[in-house]
Amino acid sequence: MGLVNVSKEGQTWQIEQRRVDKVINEINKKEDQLALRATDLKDSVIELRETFWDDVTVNLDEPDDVIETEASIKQQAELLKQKELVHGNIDDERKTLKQLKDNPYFGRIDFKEDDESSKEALYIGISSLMDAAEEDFLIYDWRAPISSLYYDHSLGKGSYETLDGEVTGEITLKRQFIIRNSQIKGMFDTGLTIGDQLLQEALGNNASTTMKSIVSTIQKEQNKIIRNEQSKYLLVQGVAGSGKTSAALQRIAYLMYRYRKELNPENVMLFSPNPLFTSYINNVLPELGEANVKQVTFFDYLQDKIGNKFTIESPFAQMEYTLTKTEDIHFNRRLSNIGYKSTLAFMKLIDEYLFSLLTEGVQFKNISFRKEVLISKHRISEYFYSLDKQMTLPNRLELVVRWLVKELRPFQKAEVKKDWVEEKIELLDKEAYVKAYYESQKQENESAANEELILRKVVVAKMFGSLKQQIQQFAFVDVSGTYYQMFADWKSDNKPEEWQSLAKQTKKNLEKKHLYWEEAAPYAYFKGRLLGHTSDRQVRQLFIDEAQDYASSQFAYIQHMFPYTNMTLLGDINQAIYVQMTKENPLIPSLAGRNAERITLTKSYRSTKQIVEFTKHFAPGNEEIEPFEREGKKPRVIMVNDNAEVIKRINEQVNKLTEQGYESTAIICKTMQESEIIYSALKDHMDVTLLSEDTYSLTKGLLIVPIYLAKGIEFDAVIIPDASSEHYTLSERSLFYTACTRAMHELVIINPMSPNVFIKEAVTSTYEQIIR
Ligand SMILES: Nc1ncnc2c1ncn2[C@@H]1O[C@H](COP(=O)(O)OP(=O)(O)OP(=O)(O)O)[C@@H](O)[C@H]1O
Repeated sequence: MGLVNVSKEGQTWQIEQRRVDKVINEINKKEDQLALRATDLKDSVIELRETFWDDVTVNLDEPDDVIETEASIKQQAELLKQKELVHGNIDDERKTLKQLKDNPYFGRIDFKEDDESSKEALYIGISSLMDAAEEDFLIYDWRAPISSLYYDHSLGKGSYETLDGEVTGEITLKRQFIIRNSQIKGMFDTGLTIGDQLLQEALGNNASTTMKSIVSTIQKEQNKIIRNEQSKYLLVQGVAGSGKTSAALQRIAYLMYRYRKELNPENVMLFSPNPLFTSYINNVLPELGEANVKQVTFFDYLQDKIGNKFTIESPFAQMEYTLTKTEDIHFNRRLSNIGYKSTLAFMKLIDEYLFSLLTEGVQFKNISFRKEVLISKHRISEYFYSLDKQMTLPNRLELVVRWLVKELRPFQKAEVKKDWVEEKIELLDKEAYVKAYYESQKQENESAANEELILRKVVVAKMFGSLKQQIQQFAFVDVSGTYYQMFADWKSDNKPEEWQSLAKQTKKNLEKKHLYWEEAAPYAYFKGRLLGHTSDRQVRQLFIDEAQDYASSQFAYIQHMFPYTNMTLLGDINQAIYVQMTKENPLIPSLAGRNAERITLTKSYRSTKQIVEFTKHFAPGNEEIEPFEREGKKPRVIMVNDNAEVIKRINEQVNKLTEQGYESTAIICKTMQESEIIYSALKDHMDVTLLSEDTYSLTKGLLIVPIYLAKGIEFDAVIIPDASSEHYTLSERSLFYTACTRAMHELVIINPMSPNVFIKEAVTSTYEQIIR
């Protein structure tokens, strides 16, 4: 069944436009009502603030009166808070209405339930809207159970799930709208599930610097991901451009709607691959009428857990090293370090070491005050190991904290009499002096006669206060020293063969307070198990995009940190660009585990059919890859004789692409090193931007970017400046594949000398070869 473009001149168009007008009219009325409520509320908040103290009974004579006064203040404050909250909700509602006014809905289906005699026309938009009587839905939220009909079915029999069971019936009409500025711009009747025109249009547009919401064209298989509610772990393996990120964002919006009473933005977190990606997707949720959720890179998350005493290598620096420093004398050692520390075997070894620490080995630091050791590390260790051996390490440390605080008391008392305190008192400025004095009086209830003693106590208490605070934060535990010991004296039969050389490098790094990327998650895990984790209970839904880039040890850490959290992992094994990532990846079916459900997406929407047909032949995995039927030019493979010609060809191709109206072209290089070389060669001739790890937002125009930073992002056209066999070796298949699949409309590959093995694998009819 095909697609019918509803004619602008016809009656249907007019009827639908009249309905749009009616809905807009309703929105206008609701806006007016809300504006009125907002003004009333604002006035009453102002008044409440002004008269706040009038309604509070202040009486501090007797303890009972104080309690009453406190209660009275609390009550007033609560009232104010509630009003402000309602005001915030009104604001949100007004924002949504404004969005609806521009584009009230994008779909309609006529559905006749099996038990009903008449059909109902359902209009679907980003948020629901009731009529004035609050009886009928003028618009259904796309996330309502009934809206599933629109995404999952074509004309004929259809059904949707509700809490009370399945509702079945017949779909007699399915219509798509493009409405902008309250005017219908396009209208299509379709018999297919939403493939077709609207999707063609959406995909045919130029790439934008921010991701778009796909709400009006969600595909059936994507809808399954979005609405999945059963699985604790939802694993999505989807080929490049299959809409994983898009579906993830729609899913966030869906869950926030479905569990709107329980789920706030703080309860949802997304690990994104880099800051550029974070800004790239930032507008999708607001477009859907939802607030943004917590977004963080895994690097930042680890940095936060490890603390700023360590520098941590970024994943990109690790990548750059493995790609460019193959001549380094320690290169192989580094590779085996990455290999081993990425495994679960290493995490198990850490567990074994932690177990041994129950009987000996935890390192401590002296507790000193003004350069004098008050409590030595040996005493702390003695106390620690005198505690019940059955207790966990963190529980024992809690007891040590209490013991230390008690032990400090006599020292604090003794310090009060020392000479240095006098100097400190003299240094107090007048204001601090008075404050300290009154504070001390309040606390001690002593007479002013003993003024000096009081001030002495105050000064010492303040300094000991910060000491105690450090103790409470376990500053007396030498975490890195204890970790170091694992690589120094500790004995185990389960160490890998290459342990000696790995240990040497690890110790060197720890001495410099530096952690390689592969070491960061294991170290954070160790630190947490030793000191006690503050596991992230607040996060109820965790989303991990580009999940193929996480090592097993990193996943183990994440699972450990979020034991009660539901997770959605999205990735593509074909794009596993980090050396350590192929083994034990949870996206691989056999590793999915009991609580997990795995969904595969095989259709690629980003690139034209021609690009997908070309790239799928050298895709690393065995996954099926199906193109969406969108026509374009065949990829161009330009053979050149020498490097000097490369720059000339880039110039020529960029001009060609710009002439065709493409707004974003990326020259995608294998490494930052290569990106910098190309950038220096081009920057004086053309307007070009080099993206780096620290780039926080995407711009249009001509960009140069290493592959690992272009992950998850797309461009109108992609130029690969050096696809020679010397530059891309067999092991770099995923890198090359990832680079090619960033292109939406055009792909240009330049080959100085011989083409790489992947191009040779592609069917020759799928690309155009240009020999100079
Ligand atoms: N249902 C859809 N309707 C409209 N556009 C879609 C749909 N699904 C995907 N797209 C578009 O396809 C492109 C790729 O989507 P997305 O970036 O979400 O894919 P991905 O699987 O995360 O890709 P990759 O793994 O290659 O980074 C985007 O431009 C997105 O808007």
